Amino acid sequence: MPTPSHLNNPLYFDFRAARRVPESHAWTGLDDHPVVDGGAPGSPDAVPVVDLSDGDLAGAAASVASAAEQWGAFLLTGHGVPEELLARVEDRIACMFALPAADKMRAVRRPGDACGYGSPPISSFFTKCMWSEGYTFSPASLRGDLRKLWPKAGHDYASFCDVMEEFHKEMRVLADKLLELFLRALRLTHEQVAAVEAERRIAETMTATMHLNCKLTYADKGRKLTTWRDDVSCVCAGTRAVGLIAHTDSGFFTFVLQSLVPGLQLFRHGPDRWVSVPAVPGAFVVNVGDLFHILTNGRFHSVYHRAVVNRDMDRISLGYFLGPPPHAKVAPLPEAVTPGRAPAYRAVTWPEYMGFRKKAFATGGSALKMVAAGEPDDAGAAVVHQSPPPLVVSSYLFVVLLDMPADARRLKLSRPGRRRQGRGEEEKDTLPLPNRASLAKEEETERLLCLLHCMVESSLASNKMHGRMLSDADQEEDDAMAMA
Ligand SMILES: C=C1C[C@]23C[C@@]1(O)CC[C@H]2[C@@]12CCC[C@@](C)(C(=O)O1)[C@H]2[C@@H]3C(=O)O
Ligand SMILES: O=C(O)CCC(=O)C(=O)O
Ligand SMILES: [Fe+2]
Repeated sequence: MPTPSHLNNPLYFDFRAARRVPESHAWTGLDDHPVVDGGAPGSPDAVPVVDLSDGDLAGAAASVASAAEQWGAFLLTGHGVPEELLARVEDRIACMFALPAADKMRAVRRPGDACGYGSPPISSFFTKCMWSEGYTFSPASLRGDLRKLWPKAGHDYASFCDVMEEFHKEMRVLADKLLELFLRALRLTHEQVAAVEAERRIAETMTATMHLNCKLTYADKGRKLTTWRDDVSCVCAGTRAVGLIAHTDSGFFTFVLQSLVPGLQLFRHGPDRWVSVPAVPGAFVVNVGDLFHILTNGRFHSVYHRAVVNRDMDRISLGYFLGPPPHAKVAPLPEAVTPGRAPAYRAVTWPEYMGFRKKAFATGGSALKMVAAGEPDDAGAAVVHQSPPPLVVSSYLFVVLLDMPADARRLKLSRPGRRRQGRGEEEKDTLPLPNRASLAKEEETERLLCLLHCMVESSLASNKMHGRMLSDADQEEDDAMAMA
């Protein structure tokens, strides 16, 4: 009987089966700062609430301004998205994550892809793994993408797609409403808001991406996923596992839907602490992202946040990310720049900003600082070299030498699932590598960068899991095979 391929796949981790947190998932430093309750009304740690139910736009804009300036996040209530729809969304997410591992692995996010199943995209920047599984998709291409999870379509596929489309429709309306509130919160006049929109068409071109998270408890196996309607009291886990490590969202703004199981924590300075966001039924948490920080010239600041694993309850959450289309340059709005002050940031596209963020994760620096006005242009993002430098890229699994003989100069990418197969059955994709002459051409250089990116990502993922799954002998065998 062949071993199911997902069990050998270094990208798959069976959270349900884990009896303890393995070293591969054990982080240090998670308790660097105290965790305080953000749900006690009136306390200075109470997460601000913006309520849209009374239709008072001026009042709501004032609340948005103070929350976005001081916290970079707030709870949004009275937003008009029916609670009954949110309950169905959570129910469908739970159903999706409950699919057999092999089904989820069919939809795995490949290196370089934006969408698919797997650990959170930022995982590739860390040597430790996060205690969560995720699924990213673009609501615009939902039905096609989701056939990877449900190849035979069927009831669960249809209901997932129907519910997510209904949700997306509501969210687009809400996103436009919130964008207008944000612009008003910058204290722009009606005319200025209209001018910003006419000129920059932010609302019209804004794109949405959805990322679903599932963080299973490891203390108590076999529980059903808890939906947010269940009446639960919970304890936030202070463990060595983390659901989503501290980060800022990179886009304009994010709506987070967390179930009745809290876990989202916002970082606050003075004194430094993590504030637990209370789980408020039917509310969204709105996070300001880095590109909005830039757009508003730092007046609204992006919020550093993380999601912890709950010791007692499984937890699902959803992030609805809004940002510019990939080609659009984002720069401080002139209307947001205080007279007499220069714009604090240079213009960047979202993909360019992701390049800076990648470098920031690698160096421990700040991506926002890298795009600060006055920083040298080459401070961060991936640079396409015009003349090729001598290149030796080595990682755990791959070594690429540009000066290898032509016939040997092919990169072998192993496919998941090969380890238990006979040698003769190994599945390998072979990609020709550029040579020094072809590197002179710009598109070849770009192709190489893309390849390197793929290699580094897949080798990072493998390395992390290999630490847990493979013996040294296995590792040596792997190395030998990768080099062969
Ligand atoms: C639109 C996006 C924002 C996101 C990267 C992505 O392309 C899709 C997933 C998003 C997410 C969700 C979990 C946290 C996060 C940092 C990550 O790793 O993937 C965010 C990304 C982001 O805000 O940059
Ligand atoms: O799980 C959560 O509550 C947080 C999710 C989050 O930060 C994200 O998806 O970017
Ligand atoms: Fe986030």
